[in-house]
Amino acid sequence: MSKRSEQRGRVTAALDQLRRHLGLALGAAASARQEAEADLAKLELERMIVRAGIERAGADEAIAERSRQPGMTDVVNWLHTVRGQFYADWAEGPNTLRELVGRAAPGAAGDPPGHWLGRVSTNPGTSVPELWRIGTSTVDSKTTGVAQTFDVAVPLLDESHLSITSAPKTRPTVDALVENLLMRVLSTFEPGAVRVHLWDVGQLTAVLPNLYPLSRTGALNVCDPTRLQDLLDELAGHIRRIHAHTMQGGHTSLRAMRLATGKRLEPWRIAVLFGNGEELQSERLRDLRRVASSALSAGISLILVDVPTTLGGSVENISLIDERRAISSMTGTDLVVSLDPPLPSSQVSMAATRLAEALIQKQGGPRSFADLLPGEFGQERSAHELRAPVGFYEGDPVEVVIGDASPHALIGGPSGSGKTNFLYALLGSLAARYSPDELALYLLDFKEGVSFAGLAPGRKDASWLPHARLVGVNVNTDREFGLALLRFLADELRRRSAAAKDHEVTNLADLREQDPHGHWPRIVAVIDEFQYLFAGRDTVTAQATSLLEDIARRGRSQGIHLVLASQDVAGIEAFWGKPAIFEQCTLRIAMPKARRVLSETNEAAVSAPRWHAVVNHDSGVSHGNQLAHVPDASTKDVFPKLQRQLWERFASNAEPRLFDGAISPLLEENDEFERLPTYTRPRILVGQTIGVRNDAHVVELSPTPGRNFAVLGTAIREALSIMDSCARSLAQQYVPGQVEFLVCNLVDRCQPSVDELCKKLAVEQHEVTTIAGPDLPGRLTEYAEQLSTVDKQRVLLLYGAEAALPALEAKAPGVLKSGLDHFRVLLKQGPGSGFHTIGWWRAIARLKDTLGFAGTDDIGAWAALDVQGSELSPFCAGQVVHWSPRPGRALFFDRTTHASPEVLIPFHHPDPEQVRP
Ligand SMILES: Nc1ncnc2c1ncn2[C@@H]1O[C@H](COP(=O)(O)OP(=O)(O)OP(=O)(O)O)[C@@H](O)[C@H]1O
Repeated sequence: MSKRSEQRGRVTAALDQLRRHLGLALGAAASARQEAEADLAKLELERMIVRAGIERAGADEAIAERSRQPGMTDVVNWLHTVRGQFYADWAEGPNTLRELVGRAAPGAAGDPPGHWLGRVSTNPGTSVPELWRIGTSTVDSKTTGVAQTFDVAVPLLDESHLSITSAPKTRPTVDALVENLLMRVLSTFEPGAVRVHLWDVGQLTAVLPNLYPLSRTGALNVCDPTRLQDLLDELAGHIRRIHAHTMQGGHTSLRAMRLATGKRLEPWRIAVLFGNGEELQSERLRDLRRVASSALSAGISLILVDVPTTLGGSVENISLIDERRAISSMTGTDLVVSLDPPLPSSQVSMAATRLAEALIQKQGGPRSFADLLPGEFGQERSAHELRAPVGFYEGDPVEVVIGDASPHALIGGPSGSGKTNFLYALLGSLAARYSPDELALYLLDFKEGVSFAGLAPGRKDASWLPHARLVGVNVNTDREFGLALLRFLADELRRRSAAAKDHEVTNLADLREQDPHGHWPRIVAVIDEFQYLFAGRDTVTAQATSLLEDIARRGRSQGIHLVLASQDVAGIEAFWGKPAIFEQCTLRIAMPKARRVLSETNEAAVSAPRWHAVVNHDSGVSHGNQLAHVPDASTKDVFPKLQRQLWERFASNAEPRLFDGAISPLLEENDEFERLPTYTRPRILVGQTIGVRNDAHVVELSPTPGRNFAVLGTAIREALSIMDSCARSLAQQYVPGQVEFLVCNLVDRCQPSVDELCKKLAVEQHEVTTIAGPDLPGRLTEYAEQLSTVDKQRVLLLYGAEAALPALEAKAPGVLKSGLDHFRVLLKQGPGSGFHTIGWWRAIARLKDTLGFAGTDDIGAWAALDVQGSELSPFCAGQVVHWSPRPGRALFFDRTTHASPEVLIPFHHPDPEQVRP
């Protein structure tokens, strides 16, 4: 029992102890809680007082009630102490702010309007205020006893967007605020340095009317209320272009570029959007946000009025309280900003007029071709790109950039819209900036006419454009010449790729860096009316397409650029089925009324005024549009003057090759003709190649069976020309006595020409034996029989061979072989023994008769004139021959060197009727 009671006593004591402890703990918790509640009450009171403002707190019943509770006087006292301390420090605050705004908003950015309104600044934009004044703010004066007013200013250009929210009936105040800001900005810089775009969802005509005098110039653009998208597209276009430019220069923003170069390259742009408090359409909103997020680094700021949205990039806010007051994110919600009073409207409008006049005067009206040219020629480097102004918009140059992002150009416009003029403006502007070591031009015009001819030396003007390596004119029927140019470019592409590979680089800029002594200019190939290349379902079209695709795709990295010009629709239709080329032409230039050059929905060319062009580096999408007035580059002596200056400056550059499809070339001027004496094996020149070089088509008269040459067709002049150049080129390679020319002419009309040739050969002291028609069978028999004992080269020049056929076929009684049989022997075996025939057959059937069954191999090479392609296939290893005869051209085929025939141009030959013995 006692044990039990002892146990109970111990338990009770323990429980008492526990209770005591618990009691203590609970007591402590209660007092802690009381303390916490008191603190909370103090903090709540503090918050109420702060919210209401310390002065106004006394008047607030709820605050007064709380303040009277025990311990709460501390709060009020403490707040008064803090405030006192703050104001002791802050006493200097307004002064500091005033100084700061004074420094950050100098001149028109912060001074009273009387100091600047109506004056035209000369600041080119190299020093830029950071802040722009909008009003003042006043700190309560009760505490300090002094009126504590300071200036309030907001950041804008390069720094921040601005979002303004109106209150009921404050639209005039908002207008005044915006007008004030814009006038400060416009008056800070030289005219033209700032462009303002105004858009108001509700109205077209009455947006900031005082600024309207500026709308005569590019400084102010008022946008149609329904066309916000156009404005956003335009801004997006500027942003892309400016970013591309600044990044290329290694700068992160236009501002950074300006600081680095000390030059302002672009105007600032401010777009003011007046909304109505309602959300924009989601698409617009998305575009607006996109623009806002990258605009500042392109020098573009937005001022949004009642456009509810959150913008990317830095944004300051101003919210109006009433007609004079606002709060702003610059000053915080506690300080009220007294907005500056509106500028007197008559003074604003006068100032705007003055700025507009100064701008117009500065722009000097329409610019001329000379304004496209730099002060000093040839100073730019083309390692990364080619960049040159081609025109002006509102006095500012509009540039064309040919480089990585826009490697090839497509130019379109109806006839007479100024395409050719544009090309001249472009060529002049480029040639004046880049030396011939930096830029090489290949110019081809398929139009009839001579539009590029002046760039090569001519009769009237001996100068040439030193950058031009090739000028092709009147090539409308010689599509093969276009093909030759493309082949040349493709070869050059391969050469450059190989060099790049050797130097382990992938583009021109790096190649030039690795190979500083190499000659790697950027190549620009201009093809006017390029659609001719694709005219016809033939091999020329097929080859041109695949070559163009290759050049268009790979030319970008190797510095080979195409500029394709055409009348719009024809040119674009030429691209049907060839999207690869079209898509690579990211630079589009649309002359007024051009169709389909820009993207489907882009109407800019429709409304472009005369002598303007829409320059678009974004494949024709609207946001890439840049309208430019193109100066007159076609008036007499405008371009030639520049050409002469450049020619004098870079005179050492070789003259370009001129290919003029309307002129017959001269044998004596052919480069191959000059090289002839250096060859050991005899070769005949049959005509000029349609190629990039001034070369000739050549047939080597090797000592193998069948190495003879036939001219086919009835075109006398061309036939005589080919016979002539064959004979004269051979004569050039032999010393007198080495060769005997056997001349037999069976065409009466040709006699004077043949005599003339014989005279020329004789003058060169070559042995010339003329054979009269009736003697031919006999003489051929003699030569055939003497073949094994031949002591010198013999060349038979046979004119009108078909006429000899009856006589050759005739057999003398008792004789086994006819003259024809001997002739066939000569054709087959003669070449092996130094006897070659160069014959002209006017009828192809007669040639077949001459050769007999299976004898076509004995004509090793031929040139066909007015003969249809279908007749030629037996002489062309049976392949289908496409040839529509055309004057002044022949189709040429050499079995030993050709896979398929090629077109040749017979050298100049006088009209046989004009040749007098
Ligand atoms: N910017 C310009 N300023 C003044 N005159 C111009 C301008 N552009 C072109 N011209 C004139 O307009 C005429 C036609 O221009 P151009 O030859 O360049 O047009 P085009 O589009 O090439 O026409 P086409 O395809 O028929 O040759 C020329 O006489 C030229 O002098």
